[in-house]
Amino acid sequence: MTETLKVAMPKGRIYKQASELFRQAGVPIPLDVDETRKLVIPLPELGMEFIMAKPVDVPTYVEYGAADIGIVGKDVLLEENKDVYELLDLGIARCRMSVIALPDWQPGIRQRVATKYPNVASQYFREQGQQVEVIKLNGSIELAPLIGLADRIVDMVETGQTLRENGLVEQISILDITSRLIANRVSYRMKNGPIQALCDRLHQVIPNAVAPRE
Ligand SMILES: Nc1ncnc2c1ncn2[C@@H]1O[C@H](COP(=O)(O)OP(=O)(O)OP(=O)(O)O)[C@@H](O)[C@H]1O
Ligand SMILES: O=P(O)(O)OC[C@H]1O[C@H](OP(=O)(O)OP(=O)(O)O)[C@H](O)[C@@H]1O
Repeated sequence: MTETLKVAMPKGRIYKQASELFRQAGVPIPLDVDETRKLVIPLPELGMEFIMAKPVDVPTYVEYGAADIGIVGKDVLLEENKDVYELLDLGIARCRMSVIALPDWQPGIRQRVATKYPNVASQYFREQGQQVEVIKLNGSIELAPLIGLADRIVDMVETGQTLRENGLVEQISILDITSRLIANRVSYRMKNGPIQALCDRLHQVIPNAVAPRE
């Protein structure tokens, strides 16, 4: 009898692509899971239990072992910096993290940068030798330069539509982002069989998949 794998699934954008990938990999998530408001979903036929989490909280559930494995964007993984194993680049929810400004931006003496990712942004500007004040926001980041809260922002760009509609320009792309499969360190040892089996299945349906180094 195999042990149940507790999987922290991010609600929202990533779930749609992750559930599709699981299905392609031969893990048939029932369609009603896509629509449910239930937060803990037993899937005994798959040997799994889904925990439907806010994306930013996935690394926390996995670090504490409330979930054995989880799916999370590389952006969140870098920002949260939790003690988890990164097992697989799933190649889904592809986007980039960029520095964005108004077209007439000029470097000033006191620069302010608004972002959902203060740790990643601070590290980037430190490495560039640029002194900036980083302001944490939780959404609608593009508002900040439009209404004078900040000179620039660090945010995700996918299609570029949000930038175009708000008259902003991408100065530089600093990170390519995809979603990753992560694991709790103890679970990875104790439930290695089912975790490895899932990795193998997923690996087969991810084009150019690589197992990232620790
Ligand atoms: N256009 C995009 N904008 C933002 N994130 C994207 C985009 N495309 C893919 N992603 C990826 O999807 C992840 C989750 O995005 P989503 O919008 O579902 O979460 P969120 O904004 O944190 O959630 P919430 O709406 O609950 O605050 C991001 O962490 C990133 O890795
Ligand atoms: O390049 P695009 O395809 O336009 O995608 C990028 C936009 O999508 C995300 O916002 P989201 O919709 O998650 O809303 P939020 O700003 O409230 O986080 C992100 O923060 C950008 O604003």
